[in-house]
Amino acid sequence: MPPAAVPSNGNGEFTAVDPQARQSRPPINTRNPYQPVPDFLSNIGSFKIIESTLREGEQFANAFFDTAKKIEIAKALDDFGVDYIELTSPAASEQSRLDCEAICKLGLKAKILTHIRCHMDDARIAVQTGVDGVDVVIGTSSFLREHSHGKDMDYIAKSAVEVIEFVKSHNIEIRFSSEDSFRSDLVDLLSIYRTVDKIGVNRVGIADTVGCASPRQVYDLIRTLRGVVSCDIETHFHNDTGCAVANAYCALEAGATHIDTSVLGIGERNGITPLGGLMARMIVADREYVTGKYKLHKLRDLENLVAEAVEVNIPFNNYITGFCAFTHKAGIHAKAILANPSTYEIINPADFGLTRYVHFASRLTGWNAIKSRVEQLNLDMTDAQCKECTANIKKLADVRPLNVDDVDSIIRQYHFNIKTGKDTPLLKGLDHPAPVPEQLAESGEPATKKLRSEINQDAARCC
Ligand SMILES: CC(=O)SCCNC(=O)CCNC(=O)[C@H](O)C(C)(C)COP(=O)(O)OP(=O)(O)OC[C@H]1O[C@@H](n2cnc3c(N)ncnc32)[C@H](O)[C@@H]1OP(=O)(O)O
Ligand SMILES: O=C(O)CCC(=O)C(=O)O
Ligand SMILES: [Zn+2]
Repeated sequence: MPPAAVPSNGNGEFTAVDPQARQSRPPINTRNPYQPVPDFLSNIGSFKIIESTLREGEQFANAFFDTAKKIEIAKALDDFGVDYIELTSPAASEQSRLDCEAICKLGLKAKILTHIRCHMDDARIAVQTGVDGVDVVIGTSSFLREHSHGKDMDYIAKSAVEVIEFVKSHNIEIRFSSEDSFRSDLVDLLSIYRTVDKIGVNRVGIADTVGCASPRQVYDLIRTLRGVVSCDIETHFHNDTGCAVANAYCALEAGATHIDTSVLGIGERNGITPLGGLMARMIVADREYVTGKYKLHKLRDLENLVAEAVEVNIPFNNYITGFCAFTHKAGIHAKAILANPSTYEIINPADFGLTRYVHFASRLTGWNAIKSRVEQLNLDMTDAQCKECTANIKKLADVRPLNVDDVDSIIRQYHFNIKTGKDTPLLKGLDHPAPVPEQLAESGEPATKKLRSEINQDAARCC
C-alpha cells in the first residue's frame, strides 16, 4: 500500500485554521495574469485526453492488471473525465481481447480505443471487440524500418490505407500514427499523413517513442503537420529526457488536438506524459477549461489506485500530489504564503481538493510562521515574544530534526513562562532543563530513524 500522496491531517488534530486570520488574507488569485494569449493555432483551451494507462501503462515494467483492476481503473478514469481510454491490443493475448470486450460493455462516457499494429490480422480482431475507435501504429524511422518490422515506406502506405479503409467500413473511429516520428524523415512523414488524411482518417498521431524531442522540435513538427492535414492530431511523448509535459504543451500550442497520458506517467521505460503533470500545466494555462472538464479532486485517489496496482509509491516530488507539493518551508516563503498564497503558488491546492502546509519546525523557520502557529494554538504572544520563541526553536533545530510536537511544546512552555513571570533563558521552552547538545542529538535519534518525508510531514500544518 503506497503512502498517502500528500501530508494528511493525520488524526485531524490540527484543523486549526483561524477563521479570523483567514478572512483578513487577500483572496487567492484564480486568474493567472500570465495566461497565454490564444492564437489561431493553439488548442490550449480545447484539448482532449487519450488516457493510456490501460495500454501504454500496461507496458510499465511493474504492471499487471487483472480484469477487475482494469475495470476499476477504467471506471475511475471515466469518472475523472478523460475523453478516451486506450486499451492494449486484443491481439496481444486472449485475456487482453476479453478484457477489451468487457470494458467496451461498461457503457462509460469515455470513448474506448484499442491500439494495434498496422496489420490486417490485428485490425480484424480489433473491430470485433466493440471499441469506439482503433489506434493504428507503425514505425517510420530507419531504426524501426530496419530492426522492427523491416518494411519500406511504400509498403507502410499501402498497408495503412488497407487497414484504415477496413476499420472505417465498420463505422469505427480510426487513427494512424507513425512510431518514432521524430527520428523519421520529414518528407516520408508528411507524405504518409497526407495520404491517410485524404482517405478520411479521424486522427493522425505523432509519437516521440524514444523521448528524444525537445519542445521546440515538437512545435515545429506539429505546426508543419497542421498545415498538411485537416484531421485531428494526437501526440504521444515519452519522458526519457524529461520533456514529456513540456512537449505535450508545445504540441497543443502548435495545433495538436489530443494528448496521450497515463496515470503517474507509467509506460515503457520511464513512461510518458503523466495525467497529473498535464493537469498541472494546463490548469495554469486555462483554469476554466480544465476545472470545467475534469474532476480534479479525484486525481489523488486515481493515482493511489494505480500506484497500488503497480506497487509503486507516489514520488515525493510528484506534480500536485507529491507529499510536499504544497508545503512551504523557508521563513521568507512561509511569511508570504500566510499573507497571500499566490505569492509562492501558481496552482491552488483547493482546485484538487488538497491543502497547503506551512512548515514551522526547522532552522529555516521565521517568526511569522511561529506567530501563525501561536495564533492557531490560541495563545497570546507579542511579536517580540514570537521572535524570541523562534530563536529558541532555531537553537534546537540546529541540533536535530524537529516535529510539530517539539515546536508546540517549546511554544507552550515559553508561553507558560511569560505568563507566570518566570525567568526564561534560551531553550526555556523545553519541559526539562536545557539539554546539552549531545542530549539533544540523542533525543533526536528516533526521529532520524524515520523517513525524512515523515519528519517533514510531522513538521508542517495546514495554514
Ligand atoms: C511503441 C509501442 O509501444 S507500440 C505498442 C506495443 N504494444 C505491443 O507490443 C502489444 C503487445 N505485443 C504483443 O503481445 C506481441 O508483440 C504481438 C502479439 C503484437 C506480436 O507478437 P509476435 O508475433 O510474437 O511478434 P514479436 O512481438 O516477437 O515481434 C513483433 C512483430 O510485429 C511486427 N511489427 C512490429 N511493429 C509493427 C507494426 N507497427 N505494424 C505491423 N507489424 C509490426 C514485427 O515485424 C514482428 O513480426 P515478425 O516477428 O513476424 O517480424
Ligand atoms: O500509437 C502511438 O501513437 C504511440 C505508440 C507508442 O506507444 C510509442 O510510439 O511510444
Ligand atoms: Zn509509447
